[in-house]
Amino acid sequence: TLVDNDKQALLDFEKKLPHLRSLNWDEDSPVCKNWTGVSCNEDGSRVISLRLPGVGFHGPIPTNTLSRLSALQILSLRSNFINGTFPLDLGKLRNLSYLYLQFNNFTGPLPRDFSVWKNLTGINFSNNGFNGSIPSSISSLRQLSSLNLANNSLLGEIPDLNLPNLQLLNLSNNNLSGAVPKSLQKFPKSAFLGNNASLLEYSVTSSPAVSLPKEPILKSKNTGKLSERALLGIIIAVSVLGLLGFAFLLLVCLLRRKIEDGFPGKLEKGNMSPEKVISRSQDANNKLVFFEGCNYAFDLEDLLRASAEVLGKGTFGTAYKAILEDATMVVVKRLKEVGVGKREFEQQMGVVGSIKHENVIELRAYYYSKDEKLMVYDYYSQGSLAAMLHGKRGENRPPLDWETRLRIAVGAARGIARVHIENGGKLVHGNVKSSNIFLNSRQYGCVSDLGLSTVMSSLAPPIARAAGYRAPEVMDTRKATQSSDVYSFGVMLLELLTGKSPIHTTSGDEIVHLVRWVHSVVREEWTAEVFDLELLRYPNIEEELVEMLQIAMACVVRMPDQRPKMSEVAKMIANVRPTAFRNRSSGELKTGNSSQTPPVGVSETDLSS
Ligand SMILES: Nc1ncnc2c1ncn2[C@@H]1O[C@H](COP(=O)(O)OP(=O)(O)OP(=O)(O)O)[C@@H](O)[C@H]1O
Repeated sequence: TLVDNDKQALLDFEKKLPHLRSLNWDEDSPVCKNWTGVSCNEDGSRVISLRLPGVGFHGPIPTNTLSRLSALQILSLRSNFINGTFPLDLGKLRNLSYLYLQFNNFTGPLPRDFSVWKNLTGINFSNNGFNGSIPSSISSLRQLSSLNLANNSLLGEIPDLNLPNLQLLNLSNNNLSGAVPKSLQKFPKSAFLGNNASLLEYSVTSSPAVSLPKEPILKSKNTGKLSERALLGIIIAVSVLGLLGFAFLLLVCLLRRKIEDGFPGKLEKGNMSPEKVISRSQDANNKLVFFEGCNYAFDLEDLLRASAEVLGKGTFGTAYKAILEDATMVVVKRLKEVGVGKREFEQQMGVVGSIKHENVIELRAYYYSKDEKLMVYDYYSQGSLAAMLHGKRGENRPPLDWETRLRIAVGAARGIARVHIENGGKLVHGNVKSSNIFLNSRQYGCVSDLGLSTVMSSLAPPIARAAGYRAPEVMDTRKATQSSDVYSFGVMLLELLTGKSPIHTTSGDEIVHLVRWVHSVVREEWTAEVFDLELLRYPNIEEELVEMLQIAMACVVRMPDQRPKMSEVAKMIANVRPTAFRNRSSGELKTGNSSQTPPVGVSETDLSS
C-alpha cells in the first residue's frame, strides 16, 4: 500500500543517515502511530508531515529516500548537522507547504527552480552555508508567507520578488548587494542587515522587525566547538552572578513589602459582607456606567445588596465575585490608588470598554466616585490560566493538554494584539499574566484587566506574583509599554510550556526566576527538560514545543526594541500548527495523528486572521 511505501522510504532514510539520538521507528509498528516526528493524513493512508528537529543527523541527505514521500506537506529537519548540497530530488515533493532546513551545514546553491513547489508557504533555510544567488523562481510561490534565508553566504542582487502573501522576510547576514527591490521595501531594515551596505540605502520605518532567535535550541551534547564552550562558560558564570544579585534584591523587596502592608497572604474567601465591597458614601450623582451591548439590568443598589466573595487581591485592587439577587454573577474589581481625575478615568474606561473582541474580556461597567472606583466584568467560572496550571489537582482540574495550551496562546496573543491597535495604536495592556487570562466560550485564551497601568498612581511595588512578568526595563522606568506587554506575554508562554510559575521556590527554598532558568537550561542544551512533564505524554509535538519555546524566547529578550510586535507574535504562534490553515473542509485543527490527540474545534480563519 501507499503508506507502506512511505514507511519503507522513512526506514531507508533513517538507515542511511547517521544520527545521534535514536528514533522509535520500529519496522513492526504502524508508521502512523507513535513514530517520532511522523504524522499521517486522517485515514492513515499517507505520511504528510515529517518533523525531526535536533535528532543529531549528520551527513548529506540520502537520495531517493525522502523524495519518495510524495504526499508530504511539512518537512522539518532543522537543528541537525546535515551537510552537502540541497537534495534536488525533493523537487518531487509537489505537495510541500513547509520546508524547514535551518541550523544545518548545507552548502552550495539553492535549488534553481522553486516553481515545482506550488503550495510552498514557509521556507526557512537560515543558518546554513548556502551560497550562490537567490533564485528568481521564488517569485512563482504565490502562497509564500515566510522566507528566511538569513545567515548564509548568498551573493548577488535580490530578485524582485513580488509575493503578495509574504509576511515575514529575513535575508540578513549574507553577502547580498545591489538595492532592495521595490517589492520588498515594505520590510524592515533588519531583514537586510549584515549584507553589503548598498542594500540599506533605502529608508523604511513602517513595519517592525521580527527578532528570530539566533541560536539553535536543540543541539546534541557532544558537538559544540571548544572556543564556543569557553565563551558559554563565561556567559553562564556571569548569568549566575546576575541571578544571585537579582534573587537577593527580590528577597529584600519581598520582605519589605510584607512588613510594610502586612499582606496576609491568601484572603479568606466567602465571608465578605456586601457593604464592604462598596462603601455607602458615594455621592448620588455617581452611577454605574454600563457599556453598549451590555444586557445587565442592575444598578449600584443591587450590587450593594449582592452577596460577595473575595476572589483575590491583585496589583490594582481586590476582585470580588458578586451574586446578585437574580442570580447574575459578576466580578467587581475595586481599584485602589487611582492616580487620575474623574474625566481621565472615564476616558480610559471608554477606551477599554469599547473593545469588542472575542479574545478580550469585555468591561461591562464602571463606577467612579471620590471614595470608590469599580470595574464590572462577567464571571469566568472555569477560572484563570494561573488556576488551571498551578491550582490543586483534582476532579475539577484535568491536566491542560497541548491543544488547549495552543488555543490559549493564540487567543491571548490576538487579544493583546487587538488591545495594541486601540487608541491610535497606543493602548497598553500593562498587566499580562496568567491570572488575567481566561478561556472564552470557544476555549480560546482571552485577556482581562487591561489598560489600568495608566490610571493607577504608580506601578505597585513588585510583589512576587507580578514581578516575574515584568520586563527588565519596567523595573527602572516603572512604566508599562507595548513591548513590555510582549515580554510579559513571553513569560506567560514559558509558563504554559514549563508548567512553572514565573517566580517560584524550589524544595530547597531557592528562588527561581523562570526566564533565567529557561535560558540556563537551553544554554546547557537540555532543552527537553524545560517542558512540562504533563506535555510529554502527547506524541509528535516536540517540534511545536520547540517552536513555541523560540517564540517565547524572542518575546523575553532584554532589549525592548528587539522584541517582536504582538501582531507578529500572534502570527508566529498560529504558524506553529500550520496544518490548521489548510483543511478548509473540516474546519478543524489537525494533529495529523488524530487517534492520539483529539482534534479541537478551530476553524482555519481562527488561526489565520
Ligand atoms: N472575570 C473573572 N472571572 C473569574 N475570576 C476572575 C475574574 N477576574 C479576576 N478573577 C480572579 O480573581 C483573582 C483576583 O483577580 P485580580 O485581577 O484582582 O488579581 P490578580 O489577577 O491576581 O492580579 P492583578 O490585579 O495584578 O491582575 C484572580 O485569581 C483572578 O484570576
